Amino acid sequence: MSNLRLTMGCWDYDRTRSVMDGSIRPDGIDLTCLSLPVEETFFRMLRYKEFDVAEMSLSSYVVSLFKEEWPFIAIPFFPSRFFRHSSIYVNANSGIREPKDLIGKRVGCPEYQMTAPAWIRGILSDEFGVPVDSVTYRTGGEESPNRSEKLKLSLPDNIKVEPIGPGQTLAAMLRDGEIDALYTARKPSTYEGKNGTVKRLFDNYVSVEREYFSRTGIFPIMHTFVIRREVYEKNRWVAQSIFKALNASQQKTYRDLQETAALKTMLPWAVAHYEETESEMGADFWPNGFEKNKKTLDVFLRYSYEQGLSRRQLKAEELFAPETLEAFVI
Ligand SMILES: O=C(O)c1ccc(O)c(O)c1
Repeated sequence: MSNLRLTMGCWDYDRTRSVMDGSIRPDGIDLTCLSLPVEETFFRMLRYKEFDVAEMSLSSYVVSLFKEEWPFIAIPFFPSRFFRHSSIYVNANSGIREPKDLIGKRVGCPEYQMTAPAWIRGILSDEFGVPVDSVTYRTGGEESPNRSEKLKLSLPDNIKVEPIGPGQTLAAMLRDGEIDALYTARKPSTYEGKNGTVKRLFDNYVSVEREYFSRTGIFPIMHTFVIRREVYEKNRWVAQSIFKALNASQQKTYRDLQETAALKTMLPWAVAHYEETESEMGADFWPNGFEKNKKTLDVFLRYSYEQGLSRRQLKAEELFAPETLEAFVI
C-alpha cells in the first residue's frame, strides 16, 4: 500500500534534520521537505497554505485561531526557542539606558504580531514595568521596504501601531535615530556592537537571560509545527506520525551534541557548553510535548491576550491536536 504524500516546510535545524533528510520517516507518510528561511515559510503558509505541514510562528498561529476559517492545527513540537532579551536593540543617542527609558519612545518591530516582539513586550511589562501601550510601534521591513502584517489585526485603541513609510527600513531608521528601539528576531544589519550607535539594550544579555530562566523556568517558545486542517481532518493519524518523527529526530540531536568521538558541530567547546546547559536547565533543556510546556504556553497566551492579539485568553490545550496531548500506555 502506498504512503500518504505530504509536503513540509521547515528551516534546516539540527533538531529537525533527520526528518528533513529522510533518515527518520514518519509512519505512513512520504514527505517532500523544503528547507526555507522562516520568513519565507511563514509568508507562504499564512498567505497561501502552500505546505501540508510546516513550522509556524507561535504568535501567528494563535492569531489564526481567531479567524473565521481556521486554517491550521498545531502539534506540541517547538523547533525554535530563543531567549529574547538579546533581541532588543536601541539607538545609543536615544537616551535609553534601562528598560523604563523605553516608555514614550518609538519602537520598531517588523510586524506587531511577530512572536519575538510579543515575548519582548510581555517580558518588559511583567519584569521591568514597561506597559505594552506605553510606546508607539512602527512596523515594516527590517532590511527591505514594504513589509506589511501577514494577518489582518484589529487591535484595541490603546495600542498605537504606525506603519513606516514606503522606501524606509527599520534597520536604517534605528541607525538614523528615526526610531529609538527595535524589537525583532533577526539582528539588524546596522548593529555595531557594544560601543556602536545601534546596540543591544542588555549588553550582558546572557546573564540576564540565565537569571530569567532560573527564576521562571521559561525558555521562550518561538515556533510550533502546524498541519493544514483539511489534511488533518481527513487523516487524523498524521498528527501523531509527524510528532513522533520530529521527537525522534530531536533525541538524536541531543545524542549528537554530546558526541566526543568526533565533534558533530564546529564549536570547539560544544560538549562543555552542553554539559553546562544540562546542569543549569536539566537534561531535557529543550522540552517538547504538551505537559512540559503548558506553563510557558500559558504565559505566552496571556501576553497575546494582553497585547490585543487574542480576543480571549486561550488555554494551552486549545492549541493542539487532541491526539498529541496524551499517549497510550502498555
Ligand atoms: O516574521 C519574521 O520576520 C520572523 C523572523 C524570524 C523568526 O524566527 C520569526 O519567528 C519570525
